[in-house]
Amino acid sequence: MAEPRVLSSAFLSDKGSNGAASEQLAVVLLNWTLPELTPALWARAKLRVCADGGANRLFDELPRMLPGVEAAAVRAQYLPTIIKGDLDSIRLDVRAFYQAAGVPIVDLSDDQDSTDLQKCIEYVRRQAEEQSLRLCDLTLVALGALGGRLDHTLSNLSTLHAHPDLNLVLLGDGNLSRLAPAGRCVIRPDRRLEGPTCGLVPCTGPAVATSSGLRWNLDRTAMHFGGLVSTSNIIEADEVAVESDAHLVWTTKLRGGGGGGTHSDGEEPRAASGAAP
Ligand SMILES: Nc1ncnc2c1ncn2[C@@H]1O[C@H](COP(=O)(O)OP(=O)(O)OP(=O)(O)O)[C@@H](O)[C@H]1O
Ligand SMILES: Cc1ncc(C[n+]2csc(CCO)c2C)c(N)n1
Repeated sequence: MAEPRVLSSAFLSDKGSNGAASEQLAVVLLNWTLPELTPALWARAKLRVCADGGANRLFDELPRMLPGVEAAAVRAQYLPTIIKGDLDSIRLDVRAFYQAAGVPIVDLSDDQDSTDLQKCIEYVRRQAEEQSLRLCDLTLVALGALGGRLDHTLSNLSTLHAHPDLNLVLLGDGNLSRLAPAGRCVIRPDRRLEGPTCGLVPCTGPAVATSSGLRWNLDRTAMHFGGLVSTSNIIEADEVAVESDAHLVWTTKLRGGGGGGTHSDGEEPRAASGAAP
């Protein structure tokens, strides 16, 4: 039987990483509130891509995240590898700043059928191929991908399904979401930063799934939109195993630097009732 796919959150922290030299991180900055984790992830990323208006977020929000350092110095230090998209959202002053700093800015406005995120993922995939980097060694984190406009958020979740072979993670507004691809997978959340609440949601249609490591596990359970989907679940082990006949979206609450979610929303769960929530 094929080995289960491992979905690790080690990329969230230096300490969590297994330190393998082969591990590579790429970040794509999107046009929504960036998580507080952005500077830490940026520092470890080999590729830093701004999707169109994501460049505005970098320009405006990074200086606010690093108080005590002059805004101009932060901007000069945090230069992206490239800015890509249809360039209808990047502000003129921001475009002029990065152009003057020598950042390549690529206009893909001819393509009005794919989103700026999709365009940026294609770029990262091509770079990985050119550098003979194995996809299993690469984690691509889309920052500012959840929350805000629902059509954008749904599109970002849809994009997860277009890249089941890629470790693609969406972060935003205090949430982390990634694909639990059809078949078997072992999820290793960083429980210092993630959970306890989580969900396993079939976005593509009906799924039959089995899990362990959750408070309310699935046992050859049929799920579908409009019927049962596993939300408001709780992570109860360091490893969550999932087997499903269809792709699922795995989603966790992200604390401390995940961006958004500053109010209490039941972080400390009550004692198990044994009944489904
Ligand atoms: N409110 C939002 N919530 C979640 N993601 C967003 C939001 N706004 C933008 N994004 C993401 O940032 C990317 C860049 O957004 P931007 O505003 O620059 O362009 P857009 O023209 O609105 O989007 P696109 O051209 O991709 O349809 C989008 O492709 C999307 O993935
Ligand atoms: C059926 C269909 N629906 C919506 C769009 C619009 N659209 C989707 S991605 C994109 C690019 C945005 O940068 C635009 C305009 C389309 N083309 N086809």
